[in-house]
Amino acid sequence: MAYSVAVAGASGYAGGELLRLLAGHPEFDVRTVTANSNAGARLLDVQPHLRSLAHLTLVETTPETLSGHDIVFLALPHGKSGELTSHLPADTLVVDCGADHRLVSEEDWAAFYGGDYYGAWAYGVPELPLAGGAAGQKQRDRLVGARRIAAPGCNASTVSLALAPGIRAGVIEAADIVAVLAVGPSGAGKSLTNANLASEILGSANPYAIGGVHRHIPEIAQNLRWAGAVAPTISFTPVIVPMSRGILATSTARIVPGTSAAAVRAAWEEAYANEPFVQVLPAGQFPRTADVLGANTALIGLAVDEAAGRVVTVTAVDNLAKGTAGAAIQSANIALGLPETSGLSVNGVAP
Ligand SMILES: NC(=O)C1=CN([C@@H]2O[C@H](COP(=O)(O)OP(=O)(O)OC[C@H]3O[C@@H](n4cnc5c(N)ncnc54)[C@H](OP(=O)(O)O)[C@@H]3O)[C@@H](O)[C@H]2O)C=CC1
Ligand SMILES: CC(=O)N[C@@H](CCC(=O)OP(=O)(O)O)C(=O)O
Repeated sequence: MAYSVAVAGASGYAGGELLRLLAGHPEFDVRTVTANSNAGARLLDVQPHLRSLAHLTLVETTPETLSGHDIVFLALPHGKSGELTSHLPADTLVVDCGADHRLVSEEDWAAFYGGDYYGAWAYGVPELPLAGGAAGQKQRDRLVGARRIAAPGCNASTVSLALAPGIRAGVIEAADIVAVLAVGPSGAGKSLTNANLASEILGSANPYAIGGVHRHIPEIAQNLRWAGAVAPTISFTPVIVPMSRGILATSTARIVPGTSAAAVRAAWEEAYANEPFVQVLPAGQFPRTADVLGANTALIGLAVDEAAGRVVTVTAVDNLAKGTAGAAIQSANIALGLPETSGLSVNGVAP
């Protein structure tokens, strides 16, 4: 029996990637696609790459259009899911790609987002450590049977996956974490702003949200606290570069004095040894964003900088795949007891 699925925000980038992946999922059947300004349009007129979904028409995003499905994926602007979801049955699996339900701290929500706070849901990065869990326990344990799931911020999950193993193993310090990210403009969504005009982006690298103000900082801190960090401090600087998709995050932290380079590497290799979608590259190898495009894969390269006393991680993720839609589908698979890899591929597209 196929699960019936609705996707809200289906005219956007995250919604489009959800639909591309859902179209290849053996257990999921997309019945309803919703939008805002594009409601009434044929899906194919707005998302012409989704050829197998030509029969679908975008409808308005309301509790009525979203009700009656087994699963609802929300890919809406921040602040839109809380009120909407309160009208959906409690036994409907709702996976929100926005930020509305990621943060457990209302103060963090107020400081970085603002507006009504609707509370935290189970967090959709299965490979991260479970808060208060025993060694080896991960967030996926909290997703089993869940009916409300918060998919991650793409930059937040990338940096968190990069550093959580070292925190959990006690080989790096949580103070003085520094992350600098090259990111593609699709992370900002489809709506046009002057900053994202091709003429502003092509041939340039454009930093933004500098100096401790980026909304993903509290989400990373939350993930690292769940991994065992006490009072993590994170300097986070994203830079938009001319590639449509992708994140390349260089995340560094101080190594706990006296820790051997072998122990540092072992922490990462052990953390992800059995993870299909998070892979640690052999010593001396580092990923490129091109290696993960379209894939539900995070690739992590790792070096110990002995002179600086720091671990340097370089992590590549497709912001729309493992960074959003892939993570959302992976979490839904776990919630429903399906194989975690259903409908998802570790393989990217090249060139
Ligand atoms: N892009 C990314 O890499 C990532 C995105 N996300 C999150 O996913 C969500 C969607 O992002 P993204 O796809 O990039 O954004 P887009 O701007 O590309 O798409 C936004 C979607 O929401 C719809 N929408 C806009 N305003 C409203 C409204 N008032 N009520 C209902 N629907 C509305 C749009 O409909 P229409 O076009 O018809 O107006 C469109 O379908 C956001 O919460 C984002 O933060 C999370 C991780 C990464
Ligand atoms: C280029 C760009 O603007 N990227 C976005 C990434 C957004 C994301 O990960 O999603 P959420 O907005 O759901 O957290 C940013 O840095 O805010």
